[in-house]
Amino acid sequence: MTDQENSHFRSGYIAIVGRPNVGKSTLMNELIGAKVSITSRKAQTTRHRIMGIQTDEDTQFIYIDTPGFQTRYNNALNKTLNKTVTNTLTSADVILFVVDADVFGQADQQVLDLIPKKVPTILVINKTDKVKDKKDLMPFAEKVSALRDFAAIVPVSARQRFQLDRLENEIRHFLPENPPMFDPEDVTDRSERFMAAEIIREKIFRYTGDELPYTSTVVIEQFERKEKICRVFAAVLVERDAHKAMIIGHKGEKLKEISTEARLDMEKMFGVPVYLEIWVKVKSGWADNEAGLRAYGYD
Ligand SMILES: Nc1nc2c(ncn2[C@@H]2O[C@H](COP(=O)(O)OP(=O)(O)OP(=O)(O)O)[C@@H](O)[C@H]2O)c(=O)[nH]1
Repeated sequence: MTDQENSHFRSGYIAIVGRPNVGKSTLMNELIGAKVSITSRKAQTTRHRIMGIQTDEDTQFIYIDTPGFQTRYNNALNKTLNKTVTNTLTSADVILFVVDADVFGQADQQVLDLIPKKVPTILVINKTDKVKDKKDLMPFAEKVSALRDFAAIVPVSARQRFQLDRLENEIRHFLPENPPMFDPEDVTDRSERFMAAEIIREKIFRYTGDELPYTSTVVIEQFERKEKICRVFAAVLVERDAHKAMIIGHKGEKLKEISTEARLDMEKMFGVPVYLEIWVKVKSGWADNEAGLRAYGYD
């Protein structure tokens, strides 16, 4: 693989939200279904429940669940903003807001209200197969699109796989240029590696919050699982020196806290002591550095 190709690889997180019954699960399954799809049971214990991953030659799509929306929908809506939901959504690279092609009601509006404005959101109008005359979709699309500045509007039929390729193309635009975060081939039996990245990501998010642009990426460079210990070497790739400084903090204090918390979570989850090293690297260099590329699995 050449540097040129590497630098165009994209990988990121996609949250699918919408009121019950609009077809989120069907859409998810169709998006990842026929292709490489992995769902990790362990993943469900964390903030970013990963529902599935699909990797093709130039993109890794990581679909994440937003528990508040999916399972405790009513509670989440009745309460003030559910922090978990917001955090999950805010840390997504792109959000798919799914609606049913012929209905937009109060419940849809409430979900929309919970979507942070700063995250690009694609309006996905599902079940278009139910609409006989496609012209009827126009006024509906206009009505809903007036409610928010959507990054794109894509009518689909999840069931019939109509326009899913187009949807994927739209999603891809909003995923950052990153090396793949998860190895598509061994992610099922190495879900711990997978979770290690998630845990670190979550801690960074918690400790840096809104300060840090969502362009940082956690890459697990080495993961050694032994019977009595687990060694994890992670790199946090950021865009700028300033971002690096935000994560490291004064005299390295922030990174220390991030590392300690991440390590404790991993120990709890993996059931063994964990040795964790986290390095923060400015990403602009990774694509043209051969040694760096090898570290991310590009030979
Ligand atoms: N006609 C039609 N029906 C669809 C389409 N996509 C999903 N459905 C149907 O809509 C119903 C709800 O689909 P789900 O995928 O379970 O919806 P969901 O949004 O995940 O629902 P919750 O899990 O309750 O949040 C099912 O009966 C699906 O078969 C579509 O593109 N066209």
